[in-house]
Amino acid sequence: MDEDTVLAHILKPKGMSTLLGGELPASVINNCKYISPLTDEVQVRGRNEEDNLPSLDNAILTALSKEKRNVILSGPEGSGKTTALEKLVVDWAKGEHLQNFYYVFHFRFGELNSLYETLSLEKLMLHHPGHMPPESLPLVLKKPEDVLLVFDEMDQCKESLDPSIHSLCSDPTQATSLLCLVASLLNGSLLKGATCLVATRPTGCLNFVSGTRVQVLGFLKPQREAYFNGFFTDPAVAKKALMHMERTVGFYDISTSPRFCWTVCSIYKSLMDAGANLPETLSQLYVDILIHLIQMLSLNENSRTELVLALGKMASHCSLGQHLSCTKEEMDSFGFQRFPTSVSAYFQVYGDQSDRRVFSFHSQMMQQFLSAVSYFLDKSMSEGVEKMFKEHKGRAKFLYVFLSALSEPNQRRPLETLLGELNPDRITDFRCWFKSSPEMTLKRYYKEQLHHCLHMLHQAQNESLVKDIITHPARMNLSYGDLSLQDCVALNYVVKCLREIEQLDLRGNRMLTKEQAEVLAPVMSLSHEINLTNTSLLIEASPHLALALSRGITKHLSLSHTDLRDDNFKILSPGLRDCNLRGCSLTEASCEDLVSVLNSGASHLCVLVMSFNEIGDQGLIKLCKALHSPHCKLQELELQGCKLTAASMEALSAALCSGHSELRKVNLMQNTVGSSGVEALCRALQHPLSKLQVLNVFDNEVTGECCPHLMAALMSERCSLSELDLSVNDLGQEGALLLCKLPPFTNILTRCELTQLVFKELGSVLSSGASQLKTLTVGLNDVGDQGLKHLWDAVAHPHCRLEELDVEMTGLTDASVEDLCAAIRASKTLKSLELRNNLLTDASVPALVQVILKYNEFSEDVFEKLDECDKIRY
Ligand SMILES: Nc1ncnc2c1ncn2[C@@H]1O[C@H](COP(=O)(O)OP(=O)(O)OP(=O)(O)O)[C@@H](O)[C@H]1O
Repeated sequence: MDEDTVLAHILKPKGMSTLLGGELPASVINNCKYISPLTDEVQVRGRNEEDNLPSLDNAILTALSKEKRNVILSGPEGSGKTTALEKLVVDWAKGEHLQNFYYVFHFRFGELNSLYETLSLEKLMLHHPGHMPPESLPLVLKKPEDVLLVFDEMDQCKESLDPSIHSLCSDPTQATSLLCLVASLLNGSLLKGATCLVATRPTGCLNFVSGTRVQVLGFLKPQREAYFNGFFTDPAVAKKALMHMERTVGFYDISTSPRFCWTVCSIYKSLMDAGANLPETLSQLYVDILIHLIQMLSLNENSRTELVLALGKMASHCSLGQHLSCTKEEMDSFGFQRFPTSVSAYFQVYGDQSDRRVFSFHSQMMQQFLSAVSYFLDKSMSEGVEKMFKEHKGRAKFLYVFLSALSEPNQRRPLETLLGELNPDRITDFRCWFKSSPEMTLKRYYKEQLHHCLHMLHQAQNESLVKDIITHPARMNLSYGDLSLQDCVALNYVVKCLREIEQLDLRGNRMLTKEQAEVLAPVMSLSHEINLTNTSLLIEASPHLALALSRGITKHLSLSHTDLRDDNFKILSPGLRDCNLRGCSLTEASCEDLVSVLNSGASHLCVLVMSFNEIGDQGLIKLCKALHSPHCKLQELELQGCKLTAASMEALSAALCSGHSELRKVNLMQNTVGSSGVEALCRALQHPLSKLQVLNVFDNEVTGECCPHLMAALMSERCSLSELDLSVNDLGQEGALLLCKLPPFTNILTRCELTQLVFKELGSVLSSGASQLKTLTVGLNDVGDQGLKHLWDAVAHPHCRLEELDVEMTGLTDASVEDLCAAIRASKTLKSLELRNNLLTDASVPALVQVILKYNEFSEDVFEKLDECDKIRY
């Protein structure tokens, strides 16, 4: 077998190029149109890393240079496997690579399968056209390591190649089934030492075969661009066509298929030549393709309809039975006898002998489109669209969207002019189902179904249908994390029809890529709220989000835990709205950007959460500069866990007193501002220009030292504070005693090591008549029943105004229950009492239930009923 024979065999055109099948690989190679597809590694790395991606050719060559037995090439239909293998063999024959192999055999499994029932390795090598002279055979068998066997179309084998279910052979002269022969070669029992390179669509048949696996991805945008430039001679036309494809179908997985690119280019060319509009959706594209194919045949309307119905029957047969191909007999049963010459446009045909031929759709997408058209074309009574969907469940993702498109008069009209009117009953039936089914889907918030519904609406291209189906509650939240690019396109269409939505919820989206952000930009600007929590926002995506924010209606943006970082924040900052930036890996550097936003005069930023970003004192000092600006509208600032100390509190205090600060609420939880920090803030608290109402210094190493200053500040007439959280600070008895005397503002003193004496003081202040205090939180102070007794007495006192009391984990036992119940009964104001995590036992429950029910003003009769109810145990 010499190189020239191989070249002549491979490069000899077999069959002809067709719209759906593609340009023949031999012609692609001969005419130097070959563009190396990509391997799927990009999927793992992320679509934005398209530079320096591994090409399929390199990946195969690398795998062959390492692997001494099997290399398995796997990729979807039309992804370029056959073409890549043929190119590889041609290049070998030309001496360009793989010269360590002296013999290379290239087989198509589908073709072999239709030719032979049984055969031996010898026969395979000698009798297959274009291969080897008999005298070379002993040499081949003697030096198997010089041999590369290439098997394409392995998906055509109907059974698994699991070696345990075949009786493997080792004798090259032994005739056996083709499947067993290939399994023996792959397993190494036959021609041990030879290398096998096999290609298959993703089927399970090669699951048990060991070897290096290479995934074929096909063409991404740069390869598509090269392809279009090669297809259209005029670069301007190529550009126009490519841009149209990218906008209308470039987001579907199928657009990575070189075969699909060929089909799209071919149909665009024919439409452009005819001066017609290019299709706007996937469904419209397939309508144009089918029209083109039908018009190529000179058939009358009846025959066209018959042909499409036959195609539909075959499509359903393949989809329902999960068959990749059909026999001649099956084809006849679908009604193809009448159209012997028309089928090559739709199918790949394997085998020369007519009775052993098998037929397989070139394109699964076309197969589903034909199922949809023939469903509506069928004039018989339908058994209901639901039944059909049940039968096809999980196997025909695009059937629904094609049906949805074809149910629209505008979209099906071009087909009806060729095939006659589609069945109106079936269309109405589908429409009813479509209108009722999304309602349920949307109510239940099933992500996949919701996305599916969006796709159907996108394909239908009917604005009023969108408004009918997506009614008000659904508009609240139309999205869930992990959107594919095509989900983004569908969502974009639907939201544009609706004009606005409450929330764009992209929580947990693994990452928001540049492409997604570009598509979603209009949705973002039409959303009142955007939630990107826990999403990884790629830096290339930020300009789109920034632009959407600055142009749109968004009022609130959540970016918490997005690992945003300073560089990304810089891009986003100009359009910033009320924003949650919790845990975004921001530093002091971002504060500079924030200052320019807040000072810009155009800023609408009123609420800002910067918690768990290590901005430090220097960051806050910078931020405080903005608070001096009359343009700054900031009212709420959350700075939990930002590594702040007393060093920045002076600046904050000065800003609060500046007269321009609108700040009402500052949360400094879990920093280390200490007593000196609080002392600095006290100056602001009593300043007439400070508007601060809520201050949280939870867990800030505050001690009793600052309590006299706090006392003075809070006693001041100018103090506007109404809520102060001093929890998880060791204030000491003296400090706490001082604070207990404070006038009315919400008091939060959780885990402050408060003593019984402090509780006694608290009790007397509450019952003194001077205290207007409504909320008191003193949880996690282990004062026990004796300490709590002071509070119960106060609660029972007619002067006490408490409405909410939290005594979680204070050492409360059953011994207190009587006093507690008496206090609840006596109080006229108490509405809420938190008793969690105390030492109460079952013994207290009857009394508590009684008092709670009593408190709720149920009558005594209810108690008997409670005893009858198993679910209430007390
Ligand atoms: N690298 C390429 N450069 C240019 N065109 C290509 C390339 N690969 C494939 N094509 C085009 O796509 C068509 C389909 O490709 P090919 O038959 O190689 O795909 P496949 O993965 O083997 O498909 P199937 O799974 O259906 O067998 C080819 O006929 C050709 O027109």
